[in-house]
Amino acid sequence: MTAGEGPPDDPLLAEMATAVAEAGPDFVATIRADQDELIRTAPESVLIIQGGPGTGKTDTALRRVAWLLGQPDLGLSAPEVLVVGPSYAFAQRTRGLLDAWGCAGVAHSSIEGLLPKASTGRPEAPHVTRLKGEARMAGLLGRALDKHREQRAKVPALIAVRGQVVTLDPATIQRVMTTAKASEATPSDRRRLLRAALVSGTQDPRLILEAADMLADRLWPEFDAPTFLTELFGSRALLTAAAGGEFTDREINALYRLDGEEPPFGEADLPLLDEAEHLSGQEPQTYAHVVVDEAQDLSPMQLRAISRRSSNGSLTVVGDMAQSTGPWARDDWHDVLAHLPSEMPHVHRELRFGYRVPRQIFELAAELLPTAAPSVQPPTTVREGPADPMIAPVDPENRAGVVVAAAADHAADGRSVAIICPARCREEVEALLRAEELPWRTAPGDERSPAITLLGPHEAKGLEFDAAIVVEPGFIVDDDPRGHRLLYTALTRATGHLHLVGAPEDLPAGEPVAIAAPAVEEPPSPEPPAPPAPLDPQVQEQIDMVAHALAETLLANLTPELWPVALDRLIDMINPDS
Ligand SMILES: Nc1ncnc2c1ncn2[C@@H]1O[C@H](COP(=O)(O)OP(=O)(O)OP(=O)(O)O)[C@@H](O)[C@H]1O
Repeated sequence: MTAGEGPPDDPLLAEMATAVAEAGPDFVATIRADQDELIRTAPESVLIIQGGPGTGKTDTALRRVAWLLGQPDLGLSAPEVLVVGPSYAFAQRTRGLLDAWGCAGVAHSSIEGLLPKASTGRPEAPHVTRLKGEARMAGLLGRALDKHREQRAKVPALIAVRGQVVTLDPATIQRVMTTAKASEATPSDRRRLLRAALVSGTQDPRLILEAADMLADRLWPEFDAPTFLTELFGSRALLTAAAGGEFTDREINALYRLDGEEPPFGEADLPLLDEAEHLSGQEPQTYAHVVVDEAQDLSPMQLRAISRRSSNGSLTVVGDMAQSTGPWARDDWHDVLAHLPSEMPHVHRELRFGYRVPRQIFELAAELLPTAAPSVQPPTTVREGPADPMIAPVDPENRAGVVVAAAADHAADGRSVAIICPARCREEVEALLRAEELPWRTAPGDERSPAITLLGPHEAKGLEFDAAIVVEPGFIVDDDPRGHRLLYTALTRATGHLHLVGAPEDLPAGEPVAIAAPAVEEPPSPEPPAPPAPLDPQVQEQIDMVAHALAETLLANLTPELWPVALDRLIDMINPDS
């Protein structure tokens, strides 16, 4: 909304405006009516925010958090809110924003950071990763755990202690187990019950006490999810018994692995460990409101893990189907929401105005949409950029040189710059960055700082930089089943400058541009875009007259970055259907 359009006496917005005026652009003054409606959505709902890259989905979701925290009647405190994103870098970004708005104390985490800690890094075939992400894995784990418990609950007839055999009376032990269960005895009470029962019928109490403790460990073992999962995946027999007719032999083979292989787990195992802990009664911390960003990519098992952290089903779910990639790439929201069950009503909204990506860059990225996501409408960009995208056809041998030179130039001008690079070219770029002794890093902390960040296409999701250098777009497309979407995401990270560096045949047609010297910043043009077809000269004259009057009003009253927003607002005002 333009200044003054929002609820004028909202103390939270006023407070946010002050905080941000100190920190950067006055975004509160430019919150649009559609964003504002979402920010103020009642907490008793599942709010789904869909929208193209840079339409303010993340910002809007976070402002919803700030708004919820500012409602005294809700009594919501910051530690009761969780924001989950795709990466550690993303979590740092959301934390930075909410902290700056005076909302410190909210929990921010990557999806991985939320799950049990385990030694990961095990390479896994894509079909195994996909299988492990399916919701039916929860059933398999549940059945496996039942069998695991049945096995443990079998009372042995004897137990060996320091080379001596102690004979047990199964009926007595069964009685102890029944009493312990009925009285919900604590672990130490259960031990006491067992010791008392065994000691009463023996001559060597010390031996029997030791036997009782060993038996207690066996009957009521402390559940350890990594051990449970390792045993399950290491046994075809256990897997088959737990499959419950829901998995084919081929799938059981895909899950089976030789015990003892290092590292023991892959990324897709983490949600399974979380599910196993839940099934065994170990519950994670829960939150009264949960924001899930970039939700379009999450597996059903990851979504279940997130859902478990919501105490009441109050959620904000954020994403863009046109950017959905990876093993769980999807085309609609139903599959996501099915795994985030909530009694609360769904409010589904789309944001349509692109704030991050300037028109010149978005026009290039939008060319991918018919292939990447044919049903998706591109957002309307509200900004002109400082320069057209720079297209640099290169041979493989000078590729890294061109990329690093462009990055160095942007960094020298104080811009944050991302080099978005497919795995195949990463080594050569890293080597040159090191050789040139440039300051660079692999994951951004504050991505607004003027350092160079080297990222894979997947890692760039949700992040934003002043400049982006996208290396070998053809490789990005070829290396992923949803490569066009991945490239679309990569091309839409920049607020100002975009470079495409790669093989000539993989670059858009057009005049190649020397990229060693980035274009000089130009102030955005106040003129509206030219009409597509030639118009009647009289109509054209009228248009020019109106444009002239508007240009004068804009020049006299607003700073340049607010002109597109004011024009949007004007269109909203005169078009009641928008
Ligand atoms: N109303 C607004 N006025 C001015 N800037 C805005 C507005 N809404 C969002 N922005 C800015 O637009 C940029 C992109 O916003 P954000 O990161 O929330 O987009 P997104 O939709 O989550 O993007 P992505 O799909 O790439 O994750 C941010 O710099 C944000 O501050």
